[in-house]
Amino acid sequence: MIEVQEVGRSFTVGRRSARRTVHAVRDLSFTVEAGEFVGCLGPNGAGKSTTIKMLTGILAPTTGRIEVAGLNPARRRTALARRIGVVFGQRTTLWWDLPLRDSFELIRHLYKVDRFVFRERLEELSCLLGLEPFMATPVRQLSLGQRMRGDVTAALLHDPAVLVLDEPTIGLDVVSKAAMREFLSRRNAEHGTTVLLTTHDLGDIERLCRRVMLIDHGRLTFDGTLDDLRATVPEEESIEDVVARLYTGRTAPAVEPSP
Ligand SMILES: Nc1ncnc2c1ncn2[C@@H]1O[C@H](COP(=O)(O)OP(=O)(O)OP(=O)(O)O)[C@@H](O)[C@H]1O
Repeated sequence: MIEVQEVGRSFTVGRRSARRTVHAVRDLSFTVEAGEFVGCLGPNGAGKSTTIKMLTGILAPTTGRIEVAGLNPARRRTALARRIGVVFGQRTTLWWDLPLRDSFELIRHLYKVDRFVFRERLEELSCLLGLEPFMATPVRQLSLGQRMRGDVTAALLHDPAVLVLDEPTIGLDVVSKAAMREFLSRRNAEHGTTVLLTTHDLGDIERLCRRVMLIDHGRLTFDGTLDDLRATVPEEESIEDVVARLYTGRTAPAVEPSP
């Protein structure tokens, strides 16, 4: 469902003599099969969001090849939008001044979802995510947790085969976090939706993902099951220690002067 082959993405930053190249993602390769639930963990600046942006066609890779749901994301972004749903936890895709219901109605038009099918889907999603009391509320008046549930609903209204989530539990309280995890887990199990998420929360990985990818300095440093990861840990250490080391043993991102 997702194929990433030797992908790199760099950015040129700074002016003139101070110009340099930031290698946000380097030589990244992985495959995600249909129906998998994969979590991607890594410290700030590791390259997770850049990867998500390439998977969704927002950014084109500098090197390598990406295919998502059979399409090259950067070249077929519009076609891909029909097959994937995307949530950026830190930024809403909803219309700030519109009531939730109107935002969803606009999405129905954008994706040309049949009116009857749309009504059924929205009813199911809003019930599962507890959105009914907020349907008439403008997005700007929603709490973070309510807004996040709205964003997840918006990403699923066209019933995509793949769901890509960049930090979907960021800032949520324990109850909202648990509800979001329960929802995503059921979505994956009952609809077979392929899910790839990024997170800083090991709890997301433990409760949701059969497979975890660790990213650091733009490279994949581990790809396997949580049990595989545990097996790499010395007995006296916990998996939290390993992740903490990944997060604390950081140096600056890979940077080199531009030619
Ligand atoms: N548009 C850009 N221009 C220049 N540098 C960028 C750009 N986008 C990302 N970077 C750099 O690429 C590196 C990876 O950033 P990215 O946002 O992918 O990390 P991340 O793992 O998502 O981090 P976080 O957990 O903080 O969201 C960082 O060093 C960042 O500064």
